[in-house]
Amino acid sequence: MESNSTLFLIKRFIGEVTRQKKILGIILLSIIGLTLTNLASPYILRIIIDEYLVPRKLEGLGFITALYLLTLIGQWAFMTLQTYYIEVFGQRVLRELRSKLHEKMLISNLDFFKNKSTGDLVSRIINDTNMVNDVLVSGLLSGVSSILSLSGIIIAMFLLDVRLTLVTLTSVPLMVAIALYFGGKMRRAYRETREKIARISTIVEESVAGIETIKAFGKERDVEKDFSLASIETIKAYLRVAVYMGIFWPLMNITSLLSVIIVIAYGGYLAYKGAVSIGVVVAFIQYAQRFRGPINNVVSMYDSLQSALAALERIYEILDDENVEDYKGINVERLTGEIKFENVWFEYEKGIPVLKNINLHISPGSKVAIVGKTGAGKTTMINLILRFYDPNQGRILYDGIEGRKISRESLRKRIGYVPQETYLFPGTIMENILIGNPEAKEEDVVRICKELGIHDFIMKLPNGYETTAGEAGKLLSVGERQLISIARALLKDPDIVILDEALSSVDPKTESLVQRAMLKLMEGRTSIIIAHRLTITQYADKIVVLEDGKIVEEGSPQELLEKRGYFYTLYTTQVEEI
Ligand SMILES: Nc1ncnc2c1ncn2[C@@H]1O[C@H](COP(=O)(O)OP(=O)(O)OP(=O)(O)O)[C@@H](O)[C@H]1O
Repeated sequence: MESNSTLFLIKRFIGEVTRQKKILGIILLSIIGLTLTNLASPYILRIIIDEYLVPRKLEGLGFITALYLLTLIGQWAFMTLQTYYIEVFGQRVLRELRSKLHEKMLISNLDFFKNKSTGDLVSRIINDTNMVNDVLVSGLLSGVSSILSLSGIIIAMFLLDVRLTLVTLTSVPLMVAIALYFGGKMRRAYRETREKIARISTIVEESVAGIETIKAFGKERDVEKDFSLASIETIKAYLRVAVYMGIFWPLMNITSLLSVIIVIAYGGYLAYKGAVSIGVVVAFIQYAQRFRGPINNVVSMYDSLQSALAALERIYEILDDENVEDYKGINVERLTGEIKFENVWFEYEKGIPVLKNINLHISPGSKVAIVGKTGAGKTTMINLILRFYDPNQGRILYDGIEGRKISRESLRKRIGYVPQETYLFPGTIMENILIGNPEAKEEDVVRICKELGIHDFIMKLPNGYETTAGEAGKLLSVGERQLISIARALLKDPDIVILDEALSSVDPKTESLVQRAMLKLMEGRTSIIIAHRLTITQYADKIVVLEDGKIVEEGSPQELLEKRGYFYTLYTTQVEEI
């Protein structure tokens, strides 16, 4: 990362998080309080020794001891306050970042998802935000506290005795070196354990998701081998952490004691010569022991800074992504369902048109079947009608209004979409159907399922409508899932219906159920069906044959069959295949 962009990144981040002024104020106060009380207690101890204990003076000893106790209580109180409020602050930043990322993901268009894997997005929302919180919020604030403490200790020491300070400070470079070298190794080993654990969970996830393929290809042993390899590597990573921890902390303690020994030796000599008092030596012993924590804090923050900034950069990359859907536009309440494609061209990748000059009129309430070979552009037409994408050239009109001018949200509210693969959200079948219209009641769902002729099928599930989708997911075939999707769409009472018929083989009984439900859903509504099985086309008012992104034939089923063109060929080959 260039230093310029790093600076910009940090500036932007600080600008965003410092809006929570109240909590930051409390943190700042507790940091100052902690530093002062931390510095004061050795200082008071010196006074107690030099002015009360050594001269054997009793008067006022109670007061000064109480003062000493007060600084200790102060340290404890400010420490608690600081830890708690840094956590509060960090969690708020974390929550804000995560919600922003999640929201951004939801308002992004499909191009946004094109080059991003689920794992990558999850990792940015969960891990990268965590890293930013650990290092750039908690780390940075503790770092500030540590730097303040260190500076305070050094100043206090200089005020007490310059020579002794210089000698005591000789152990600091050693401490920094140890924190940098062994501390660095420890942190890297720690990072590795997290990576290994992530690898293990990926293997488990993949084994569950791909269980059929694993079994069908006899890959159980290979997956098992991968898993045990990852487990062994995890153990090794944890052992490395244990080794470095075992080396690091004792070494830091010893170095810290080394400075105490230096203080005792040199301070003892100075005291013997009468150059310093006993109290000063004791205060120095205490100060010398207070280096360790802050030095380690600062070094570890510095150490993790680069990876935290990289995480922050990944977060901003998502937040700044410009592939966003805008929801502005006219609100349509009801549509008659007339759709018109006018000279529509569309390409996903520059220079590769997928739809080429499509002109199509779908009259209100009519049923249109789109047929064509795989890759012909059927799904793309649907993607355009739903405004997942807008045409590169030409336009689509809904009731005579140009699609680009209609708010996506209100348009989609008027469309009932039954995709090829039904996604069941966690929850019950009832909840999954209610997604179609959250204001509907459970009775409505039952009524609609009865209308669609799928009530009996749902009642046969282990817990009827209350069967959980997870359970049902394993029980249901693609066709049966599509039945749920049809109920979901009907509950919405849409003006336009889009059906992407399930491609995979559906048993004849389910097929007739699906077909009946589809026809019920289409009744009185403008309907567009992507027909993979051509039997449904007999119910269409119009068939559109797509080939290589162009409409090559259009007409009623009768007309097209009589014409003996593309549709006739498609139809007869499919019937022959069956
Ligand atoms: N997101 C995308 N990015 C780039 N190219 C795409 C994308 N989606 C589809 N395509 C390409 O666009 C063309 C048309 O695809 P589309 O999915 O519309 O075909 P289809 O007729 O629905 O096919 P199928 O019957 O297999 O579903 C194909 O060549 C496909 O590879």
